[in-house]
Amino acid sequence: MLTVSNLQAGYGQSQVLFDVSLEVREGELVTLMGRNGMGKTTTVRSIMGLLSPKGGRIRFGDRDITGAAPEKVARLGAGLVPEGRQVFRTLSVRENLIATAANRGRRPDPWTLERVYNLFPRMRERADQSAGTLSGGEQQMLAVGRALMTNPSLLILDEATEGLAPVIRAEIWRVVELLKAEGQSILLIDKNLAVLKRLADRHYILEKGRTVWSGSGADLDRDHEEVQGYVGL
Ligand SMILES: Nc1ncnc2c1ncn2[C@@H]1O[C@H](COP(=O)(O)OP(=O)(O)OP(=O)(O)O)[C@@H](O)[C@H]1O
Repeated sequence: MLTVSNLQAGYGQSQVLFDVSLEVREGELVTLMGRNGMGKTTTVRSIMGLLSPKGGRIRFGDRDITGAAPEKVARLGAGLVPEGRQVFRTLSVRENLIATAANRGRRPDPWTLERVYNLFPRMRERADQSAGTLSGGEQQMLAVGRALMTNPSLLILDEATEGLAPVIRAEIWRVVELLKAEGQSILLIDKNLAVLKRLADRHYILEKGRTVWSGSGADLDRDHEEVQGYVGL
């Protein structure tokens, strides 16, 4: 459903991505790993249309979305949980969830407030509270709920559990696992190799703006030393 081929991108004169290729097939959970600054967020920004690629191709569904506007990419069904959450701090939890629902894609079982509240009961409890007063973990739950409200065919999570307390991390992993079981296609950026190995179908590793490794969980075990070198854990 998503195919990134030989992507090149950067900021002004500075090139960050030189040769990134990856694929997410229908219903798959795929990870993108690599140390800080290797280009993971830049790859996600390019996919979402927030950054215009300098080269390569991005296909989503049956469309070429290389250089497409962010609204178009969202409308076609890509939902992003951005690094740093970026919730609307002065809006309530409910308003945050409703705000993105305007950009809804189509699916047979559309997301509703009720479904999001069932997924994250804490969001129901805090429905009228302004998002800026939520804890970091709660903001991450809200950011996931907000992305789901767009009915994404592909959900992209950038730094899914970065900086969160262990109990909140576990909550996010529980939800990711549940979404995957429901057939949701997911592209996930995170550093928690042990959990990712258990949950994900396939993995990609970026090093200095290039895809340098890809494979399954079993391949991760086989190439343990090489992978450790790339992800630096
Ligand atoms: N807006 C920007 N302007 C200029 N350079 C940028 C900008 N955003 C990121 N970069 C640079 O691009 C490179 C890749 O950053 P990117 O955020 O894609 O990495 P990352 O793999 O997601 O790492 P992290 O986990 O730290 O977010 C870094 O060297 C970074 O300094």
